[in-house]
Amino acid sequence: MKILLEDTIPFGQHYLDDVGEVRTYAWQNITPNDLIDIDILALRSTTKVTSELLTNANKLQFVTTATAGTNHLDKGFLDSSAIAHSSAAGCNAVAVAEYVLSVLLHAHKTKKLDLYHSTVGIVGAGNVGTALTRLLDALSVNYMLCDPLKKEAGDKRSFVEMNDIAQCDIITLHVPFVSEGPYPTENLIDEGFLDKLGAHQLLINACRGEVINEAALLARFNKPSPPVLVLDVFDNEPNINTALFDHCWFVTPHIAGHSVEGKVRGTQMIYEQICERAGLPATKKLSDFLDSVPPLAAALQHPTATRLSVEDLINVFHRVYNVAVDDNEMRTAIADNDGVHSGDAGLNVGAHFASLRKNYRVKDQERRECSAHTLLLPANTSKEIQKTFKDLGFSAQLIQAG
Ligand SMILES: NC(=O)C1=CN([C@@H]2O[C@H](COP(=O)(O)OP(=O)(O)OC[C@H]3O[C@@H](n4cnc5c(N)ncnc54)[C@H](O)[C@@H]3O)[C@@H](O)[C@H]2O)C=CC1
Ligand SMILES: O=C(O)C(=O)[C@H](O)COP(=O)(O)O
Repeated sequence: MKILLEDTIPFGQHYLDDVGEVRTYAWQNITPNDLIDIDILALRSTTKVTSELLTNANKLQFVTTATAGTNHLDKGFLDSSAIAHSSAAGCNAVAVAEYVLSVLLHAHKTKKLDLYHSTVGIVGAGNVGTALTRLLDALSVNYMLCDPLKKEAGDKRSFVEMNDIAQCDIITLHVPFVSEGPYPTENLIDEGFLDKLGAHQLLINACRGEVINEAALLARFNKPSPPVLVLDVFDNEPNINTALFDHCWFVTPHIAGHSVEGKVRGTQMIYEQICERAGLPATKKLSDFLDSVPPLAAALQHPTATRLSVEDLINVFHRVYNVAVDDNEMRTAIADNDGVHSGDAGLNVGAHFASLRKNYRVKDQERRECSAHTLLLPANTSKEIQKTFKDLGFSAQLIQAG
């Protein structure tokens, strides 16, 4: 069995080397001839699986993406060519939820909002939206969900309309990019929606750039009181419009889901799918590839309180994941390399954007999810605070002072 594997899939070769004959490729260089005699194509969202790419795919039987999003696969063409396809649904949901929580904690710290008196409007109540509700539930933060498909499918949670979402203090988007059907998400956030928002509101997009109409978004910043904006995703990646940078409070290179766990879970999922197709047992486990991390000492200021203070939470959580680090990296890398900020000199923006993503935290500051960390808490930490940390995903251990 011949497997063609995108080189951005972490541990892909280690997972698959005894499953088939593996060849890797870089998404920038793949051509239709690379697909000749290939049985399985395994990729991430950077490879666009179009009918053109598959012109010479004479043996291809299965295409799988180690990502949650699937809009880079031409599913109509794959179906009509009887090529099976799959994805790694939910692999990075927790990572994206932690990204959003980091933004919310910054918003609280800088007094843009009071987290405990705010409502988060979550658009899309799938894996990411639901992972985010778990974090918000842990902190008793209010939220509303908008997901007409889940509502129609009989999901018992309570759902609101987009008009209600437009009233929320924080609006965060977690839908797939879909251009057709009863509930398209392309340009879901359009001029009309943007005009309803004001400067007291925070708009976060960590799903797909096409969900916000970028022209309308840029135009919104020429009108009074635009919302505070956080963007992880863009139209036309990697050749993004850097004119957006100046309007973003935080801007990151499509890495919301790029925790170590989020990416390796994706590899584990496609490995299991490929083994199944090959009729082989999947013997490798996620834990074979994830190192343990040293415990994290958490010196709380208010350990005996019945509610975790936002200050104590920020001090702990931002040592685990801090979006400001990624924002700084992106602005520095792209501005240093291209002198951009105005969008006028973005000659190599695409290459730099791609490189930031490929090299994301490979050297230092590996990004692990809360679940990888054991917190060392003061011995007098209240049961309520211990529970909050546990609900956020941490393990906790009490230690005696001194
Ligand atoms: N920035 C990043 O690194 C990442 C981005 N993503 C993006 O986020 C999207 C969501 O991820 P998951 O939650 O894992 O996917 P999911 O498929 O589990 O959930 C998506 C939800 O959106 C809902 N939905 C679809 N159309 C809608 C509409 N018009 N209005 C409201 N809700 C609608 C669906 O019913 C579903 O419940 C992915 O499709 C992907 O494009 C996902 C992971 C990482
Ligand atoms: O899972 C998704 O959907 C995502 O957006 C991924 O985080 C994208 O990661 P890459 O495949 O582009 O590395």
